[in-house]
Amino acid sequence: MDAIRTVDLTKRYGDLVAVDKENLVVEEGTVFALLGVNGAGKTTTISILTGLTRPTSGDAYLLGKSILADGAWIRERINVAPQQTAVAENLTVRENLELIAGIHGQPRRKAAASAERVLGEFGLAGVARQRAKTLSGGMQRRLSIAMALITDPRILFLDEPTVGLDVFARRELRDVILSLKGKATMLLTTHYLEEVEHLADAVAVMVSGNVVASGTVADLERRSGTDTLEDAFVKLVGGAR
Ligand SMILES: Nc1ncnc2c1ncn2[C@@H]1O[C@H](COP(=O)(O)OP(=O)(O)OP(=O)(O)O)[C@@H](O)[C@H]1O
Repeated sequence: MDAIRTVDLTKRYGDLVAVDKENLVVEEGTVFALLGVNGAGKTTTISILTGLTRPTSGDAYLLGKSILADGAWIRERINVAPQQTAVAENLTVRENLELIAGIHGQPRRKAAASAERVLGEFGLAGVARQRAKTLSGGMQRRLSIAMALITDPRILFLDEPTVGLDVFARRELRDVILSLKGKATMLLTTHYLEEVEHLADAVAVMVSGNVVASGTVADLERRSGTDTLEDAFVKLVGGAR
């Protein structure tokens, strides 16, 4: 089954078309990267798919259900790690995890057990009692993703997960994402193309709200007659702007 399918998905803000008749297919269990220069429509796409923004027209199907008709069903099965880390700075790592599990309706004991599991899975056990504000940027981002995964979502949206991180923290996070491959479907946005080459099973390139190309990295390179994703990206985006 497709994890995500958008059908002529469109979002207008007045005269501006932020997302223009978008048709994407993301297969279940894969990592899909949405690429494009600033303002291309990536965040708007995520915010429609996660139910924060209503499309102007078109529809999208997550796990086979329509975002227009079955929003509540979908929201129970997805989660998002936003561009800005969403941690509560004065709470400890463990408290942040328990808080989010509680917000998602888990009773106290279940929330504690979920927090324990995620602490282990994400290598956060050693800092469980530390306040979030004392963590490095990379560890805070990792906590933010752990919080998004505490409900075992079937689809996880990651909006620029590695922005602002140093090369070591980026690598660490890349490994976290790779370790989740197969367990959850992940749709991520990023401007780091070498990351995409490492992580993504498939990509789509957006220009001014339009998907100008999609497929595997190798497909895009072949189609644009280039050897690297960066050259393919420049050619695809440059030609369409
Ligand atoms: N609430 C809004 N009201 C008006 N215009 C908006 C709104 N949200 C987004 N836009 C516009 O829609 C377009 C797409 O924005 P979006 O944030 O989706 O791009 P993006 O590809 O995520 O960019 P970035 O890489 O900078 O995050 C931009 O021109 C943006 O200014």
